[in-house]
Amino acid sequence: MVQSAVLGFPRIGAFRELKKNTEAYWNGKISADQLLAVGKEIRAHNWKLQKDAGVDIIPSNDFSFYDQVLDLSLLFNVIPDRYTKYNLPSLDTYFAMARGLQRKAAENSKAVDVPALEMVKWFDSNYHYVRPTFSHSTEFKLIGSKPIDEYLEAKAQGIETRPVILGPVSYLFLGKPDKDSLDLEPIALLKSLLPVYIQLLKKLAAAGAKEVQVDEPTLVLDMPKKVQAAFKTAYDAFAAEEGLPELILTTYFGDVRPNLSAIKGLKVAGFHFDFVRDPEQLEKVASILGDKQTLSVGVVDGRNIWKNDFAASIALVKKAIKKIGADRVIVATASSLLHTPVDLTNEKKLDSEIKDWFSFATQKLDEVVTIANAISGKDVSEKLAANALSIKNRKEHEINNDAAVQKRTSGIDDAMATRSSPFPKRLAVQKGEFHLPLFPTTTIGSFPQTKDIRVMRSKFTKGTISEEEYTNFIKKEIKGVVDFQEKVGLDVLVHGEPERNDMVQYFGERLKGFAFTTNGWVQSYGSRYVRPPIIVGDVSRPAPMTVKTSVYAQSLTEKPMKGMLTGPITILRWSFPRNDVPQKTQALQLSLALRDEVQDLESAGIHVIQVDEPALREGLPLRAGAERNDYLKWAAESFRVATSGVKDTTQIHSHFCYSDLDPNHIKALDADVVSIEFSKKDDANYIQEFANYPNHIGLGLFDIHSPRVPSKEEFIARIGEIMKSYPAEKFWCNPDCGLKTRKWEETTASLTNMVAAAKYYREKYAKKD
Ligand code: MET
Ligand SMILES: [Zn+2]
Repeated sequence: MVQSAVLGFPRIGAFRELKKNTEAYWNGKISADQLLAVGKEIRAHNWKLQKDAGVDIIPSNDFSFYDQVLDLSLLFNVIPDRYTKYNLPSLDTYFAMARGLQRKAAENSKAVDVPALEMVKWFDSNYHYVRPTFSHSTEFKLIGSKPIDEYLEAKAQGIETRPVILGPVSYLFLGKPDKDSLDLEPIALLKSLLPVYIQLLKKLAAAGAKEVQVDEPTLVLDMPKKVQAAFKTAYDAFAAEEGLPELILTTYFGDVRPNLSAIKGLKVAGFHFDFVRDPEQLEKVASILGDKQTLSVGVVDGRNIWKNDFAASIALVKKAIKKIGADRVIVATASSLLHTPVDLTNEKKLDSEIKDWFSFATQKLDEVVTIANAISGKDVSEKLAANALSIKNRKEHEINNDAAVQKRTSGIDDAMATRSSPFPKRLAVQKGEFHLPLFPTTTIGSFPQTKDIRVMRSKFTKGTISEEEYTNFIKKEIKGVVDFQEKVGLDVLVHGEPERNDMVQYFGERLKGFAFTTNGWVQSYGSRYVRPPIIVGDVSRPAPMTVKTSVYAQSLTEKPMKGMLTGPITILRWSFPRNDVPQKTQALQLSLALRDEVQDLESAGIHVIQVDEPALREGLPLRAGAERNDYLKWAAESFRVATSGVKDTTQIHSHFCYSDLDPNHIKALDADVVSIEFSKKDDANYIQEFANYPNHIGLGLFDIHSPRVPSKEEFIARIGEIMKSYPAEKFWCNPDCGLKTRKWEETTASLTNMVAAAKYYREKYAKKD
């Protein structure tokens, strides 16, 4: 019998139970015990679901209250002193590291004021992990028991599980040195970290775990030699110990071939590879297996929602069997299912024809089991036939075959992707157009999405208020935001995006070629979940999407109003893309739709237009080389197709956040002004790289993921720090990103302080002239 395995299951609950309760805990509405109980319920539910589906190998320790990498930092005592010094309960230290904590002194507690650790993209996904942050004083110690507790918890429920932990090399390589230890290379800490892993693995074995899934996803990245060599050091050390569980070295999200020498010969029980992302690697990776090592064949996509093509998957698994024999092959999900929505059966509104093309995490359980059963010779013919029919219906559907869109896309040329004048000339005319002061201040677009806004939106969606009532409400919100910005003294205003549930969904809903779920949530970070639209066919824009709103907002102020759009790459990346045409084609179709929107905005009098591309960086293929260069080319081309149809006087902005951005990657976009997340960057060299960027930049001055409010002095100090290597004439002042997740109180205070700091420098530099 070929076994089926799942690498991880979404932990947010079928109806976002985790979010609701975590936030209730943060707001003091439920106790820590109540929150812990919710976690327990979700885990129990997920395990049972997998058991009932017939999955043979079920994961544990894939649950997390915020992030699995942060869990490990807490487990291993990788907690910078700035968090421990308050002696908070461990759950609160955990959340303080995740999102910062600012609390006034109370009767029996001291004031707390500490920013969050850095949060970065998990590989090329839209999930974010909290970056392990090491210093010379880091002392690895096993100070918790989460993986063991959760293993035992499942066992008590009668379910044997395979615990999942992030492996030592990936854990270190994904981390960074803390501010006070910049000379530290995390990988150099391997020797002192290994004993703690060993201790943990022994405890898992003692609890009864026979096998542990050790994730080493960095194997799909380019790694320095030292890091490659670390695999042998680490896994030899494990192999030398008695009494450890068997280890399945697990990789996902790409091609492992360039790093095969790093894992060849390691004495682990088996390997897992992602063959959805790269089926080509099968031949080569199978060849490194020792006689007894198992091969876990990842064929069910953990990153997308398309129904598995059983015929293709079965063929692939059979190929693996041909190489190494059926007894050593396991059929698995390609990666954790964390990145897919929980359950398709909760979708009541999807068109049934299209719904039949999808499969969410719960359905994927059945897919893994069915493929394993088919391989084992069980009769699953009905399921196979139904699957083949769905695949065929999708291919032939008209939504995938829009001739007009396809023709326009293939007609894109260089002229469409180039602005009429180069930046210096545009800059000169834009100066005359906008008369902005030095250190112009702006925000990234969204303002607090208050409860009021959410309530009204949901009433409107449910039909309990009329369109007119809703529109009036949105107008009132916009007016509030505009008045607020005037009062605070910002220079380039925004309308605040109250009408947008989400920056991608909003556009998807107005474009042809998209489908939406009502409950298809996926964790982005912590308690923030997104509900990605699904690109189901060729994309086009039936009508203007934002023009009315921006024109209304502009009518309320003399200051420039920024039109606000989401860029082609971000719409593509934050949707579930099609898997039947290249991503480039999908991006170009989107760019044409946006190009029409940009031009309509310009004609309607909106002369500053921001096209957000926060996902540009995450779309970057994980390894250097041809694929990456090609991506950078078509990504930049899509942005320029969207934004190059305007006059020189129109100022094009773009915005990037979430990831370490290479300034070279954004040059080719040729935006007039870019704003980027920067508040947690300390590296002077990195700032220098941006100083060399030719166009104008706003380096984000405060962290919008945290409720913490920097003082005017802190802003002044921060700007001063950046100014050491950054020219005043290019300097824009703005937050890291939109303010939608912040409260008004925090927003008011932060922006007031930021504007005061900008004015301080404005005066200082004006005097110099
Ligand atoms: C994740 S980038 C967000 C940009 C968007 N304009 C906002 O302000 O929310
Ligand atoms: Zn952003």
